[in-house]
Amino acid sequence: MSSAGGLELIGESHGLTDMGNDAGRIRTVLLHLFDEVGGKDPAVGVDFGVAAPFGIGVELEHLDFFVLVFVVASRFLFETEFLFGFGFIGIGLRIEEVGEYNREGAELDGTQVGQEDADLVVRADSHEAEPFVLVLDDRDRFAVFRPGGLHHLDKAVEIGGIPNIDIERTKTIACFGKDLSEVGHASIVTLRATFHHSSTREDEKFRTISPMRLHVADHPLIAHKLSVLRDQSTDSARFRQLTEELVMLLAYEATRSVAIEDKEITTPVTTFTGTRLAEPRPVVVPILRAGLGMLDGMLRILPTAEVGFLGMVRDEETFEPSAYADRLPDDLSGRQIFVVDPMLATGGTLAMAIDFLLARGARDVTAVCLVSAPEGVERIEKDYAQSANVEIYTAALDEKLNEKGYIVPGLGDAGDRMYGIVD
Ligand SMILES: O=P(O)(O)OC[C@H]1O[C@H](OP(=O)(O)OP(=O)(O)O)[C@H](O)[C@@H]1O
Ligand SMILES: O=c1cc[nH]c(=O)[nH]1
Repeated sequence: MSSAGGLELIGESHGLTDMGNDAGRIRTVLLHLFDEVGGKDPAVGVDFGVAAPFGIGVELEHLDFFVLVFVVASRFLFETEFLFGFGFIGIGLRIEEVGEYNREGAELDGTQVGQEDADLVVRADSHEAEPFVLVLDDRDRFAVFRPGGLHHLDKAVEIGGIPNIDIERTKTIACFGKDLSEVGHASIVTLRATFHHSSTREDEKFRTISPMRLHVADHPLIAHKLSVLRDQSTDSARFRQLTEELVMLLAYEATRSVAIEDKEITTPVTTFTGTRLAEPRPVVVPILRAGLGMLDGMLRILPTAEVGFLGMVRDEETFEPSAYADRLPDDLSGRQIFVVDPMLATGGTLAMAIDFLLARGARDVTAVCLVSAPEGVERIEKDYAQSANVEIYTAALDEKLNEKGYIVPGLGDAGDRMYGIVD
């Protein structure tokens, strides 16, 4: 969590965005108001709509009982006289975390790209009487403008220089506006987003899959190096070097949530509580062959990581992967895993790798890829939405797969380009 001025960045939202699609719209509905948490007067249903040219998605992180009941109830009872009913359910239960959002909510609804009538839940601080504004940028990160920074709603979008959110790219703004202040303390706000299928590939490539986290790099150095990598005239030696450099840049971001612990150190001046990587150490898993070319870059960033190997190759006709090597630690429970493979095409290889990891107890898997196809990203999201915490960091989300299963525009066969062609 970080904050600047009146803005508090409470996390990244994922999914359900249909950026650039004018047909998308969002309706925000304030369903349930309390005077205070556990309030006595729960049953005021106020429905206000905000139409905007976008779809919206929120990754919701913590699910408490109240919200679960609310979501389930809202699915069946929404817009009926039972509004009073689920107000009642909330009495006596506390909503504690300010600005928390709840991943499970999105999962509960099984929200998918293009799916209609996805329900999203955002919890607002039950003690706040004032409005807030939810802003999403085109990478689906969101920020909530808290009351302190919200004297003028129309000014909210002008705030620049906010860490981690690119206001220039902001496409989505949901204002829980002035009306909200009139009606009192908001306990829960439910966003109901409706999506319209877009017909063009161009639109699809900007979609973020829910609820898996997809991070697409937007750094100019990454774009530059990747362009050279794509160039068919780049030879193997340069290809390997660029791969290593790109991995280091990606790894810097991908390791943002690596577990750390306090460590007492003595500087030449004083003692100081610093940090170090926590035990158990993270595990880096390159998928042979091409993933091997990413290992050194990853280990430069995470030198104390353990390394497990998976060897996989996909059938050129069926695109089905098969595993030919498995040298993973037996027990991966509680370990943070970083799978490295330059290409995420159909997603079959990464899915098989994740299956290997889950079978050994892993639950947190971060894939670091150079080039990804929307088809592969979508598959991973679909397969693991309920079973694992999967994130993907990629230097580029390309347009599509061609009939041979190659990513377009892509860079060709990564293994061949790194190591030469094998029959
Ligand atoms: O998402 P998918 O459709 O499964 O394709 C991606 C896989 O294809 C490539 O490996 P390949 O099978 O060519 O083996 P290699 O690394 O030995 O070249 C790439 O390195 C991935 O592992
Ligand atoms: O484009 C692709 C797809 C799969 N594997 C590759 O190496 N490249």
